[in-house]
Amino acid sequence: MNKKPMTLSEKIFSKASGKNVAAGEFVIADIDRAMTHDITGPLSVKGFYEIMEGKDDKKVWDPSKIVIVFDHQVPADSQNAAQNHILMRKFATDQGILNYDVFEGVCHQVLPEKGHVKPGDLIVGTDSHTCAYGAFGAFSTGLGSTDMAAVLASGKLWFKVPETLRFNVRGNLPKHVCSKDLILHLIGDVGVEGARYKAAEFAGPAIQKMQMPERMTMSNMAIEMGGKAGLIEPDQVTEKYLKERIPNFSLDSYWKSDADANFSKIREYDVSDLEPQVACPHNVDNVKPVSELVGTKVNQIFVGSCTNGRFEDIQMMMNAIGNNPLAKGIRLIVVPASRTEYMKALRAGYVEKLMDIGAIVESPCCGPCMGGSFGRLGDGEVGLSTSNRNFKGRQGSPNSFVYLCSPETAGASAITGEITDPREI
Ligand SMILES: CC(C)[C@H](C(=O)O)[C@@H](O)C(=O)O
Ligand code: SF4
Repeated sequence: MNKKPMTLSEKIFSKASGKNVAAGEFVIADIDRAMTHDITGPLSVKGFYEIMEGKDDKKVWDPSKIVIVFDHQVPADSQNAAQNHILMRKFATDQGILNYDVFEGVCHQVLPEKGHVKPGDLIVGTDSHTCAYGAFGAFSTGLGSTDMAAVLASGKLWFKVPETLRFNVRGNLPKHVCSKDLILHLIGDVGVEGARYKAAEFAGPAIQKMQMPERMTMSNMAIEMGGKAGLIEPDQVTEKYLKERIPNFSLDSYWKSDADANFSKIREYDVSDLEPQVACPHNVDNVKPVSELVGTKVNQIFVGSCTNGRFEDIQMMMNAIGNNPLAKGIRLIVVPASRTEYMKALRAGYVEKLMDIGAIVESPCCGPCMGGSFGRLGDGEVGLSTSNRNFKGRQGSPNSFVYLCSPETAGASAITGEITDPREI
């Protein structure tokens, strides 16, 4: 198609805008997939009908390219949430849009799981962690509800093609260290603005060795370094995942950055000696090795969210817990990221085991990740969480403290009641 070396982002924006473009250029791009959910959807719908005012045909641009997911306030945790659900259900029915209703799972798990994400796609969603789909080689980014209104009406949006900040990662992750530790380490290194308006690209042998759940954790948190997207070059691992979900899917090897593409910067890492990492209150880039935090007393542990709520995450936590009881007084809340992931945990016997030791497994939703309808922290309480944000008040009281960690660190800490190095268990 072109001779000039390009980054993956430049290739995707070239396809989406119908001409070869480079970082820094402004484009009007065709959207391949738009996602909205129960919290940000209602304002998008309102904006859409405002745009459509006076028109006879008040139809979205292409219902087959839009997906709605109910996840943030499910089951409805207030009258207001129930009303939002009614509004969004009606919109979906009127427009013929696929709507994943309450209990299906968190949007960023549901979209890939149900085959709505493909390499080379340009995807937008009214949620900041929409960058998660970059794990499949899609350029995927969050936007506001009113921008989404324009997308619903036209299927197009303007962008400035972002530069690419590439993270080349080599080495083998040590035992008990996983992709969550790596992404926390990278965020700690570059800071919350380190990739601002850039496409972060995670590459190299250490990334290629990761399975899709681990890659999804990486891309999910690109926004926490300010990234517009968090891309990973698709390969056989991606292909296998997508073949199981998209009829006749085959991987097009074009969707990767050319080796001599113009990266804004390439950062080199070796993970061979990486320790488990923890992000301390109240910023995601306040990252320390777990050894510096060992002994910090914890009141509540949350394992879930679109970052680390998959079966593999629950499995890592369970392995760390082993046959031990929970520490006295600790509250362990597990929320699988989707119904499918919940079923896997159920079949593996984890749900029963967790209930036996005094933990609780809730139905799939965002839940405590954003201080939702349950699991909020009180004044002075300390929460340990496998989610992606620890801002002041994020999970309850502004006087509480949230530490972010891997599922294994969460599991190890659940049996001691304090932040614990999973390598010591
Ligand atoms: C509610 C929604 C707008 C928000 C987001 O955009 O990220 C939420 O998902 C979050 O994680 O804080
Ligand atoms: S699980 Fe948390 S981070 Fe993910 S979409 Fe829900 S609120 Fe946002």
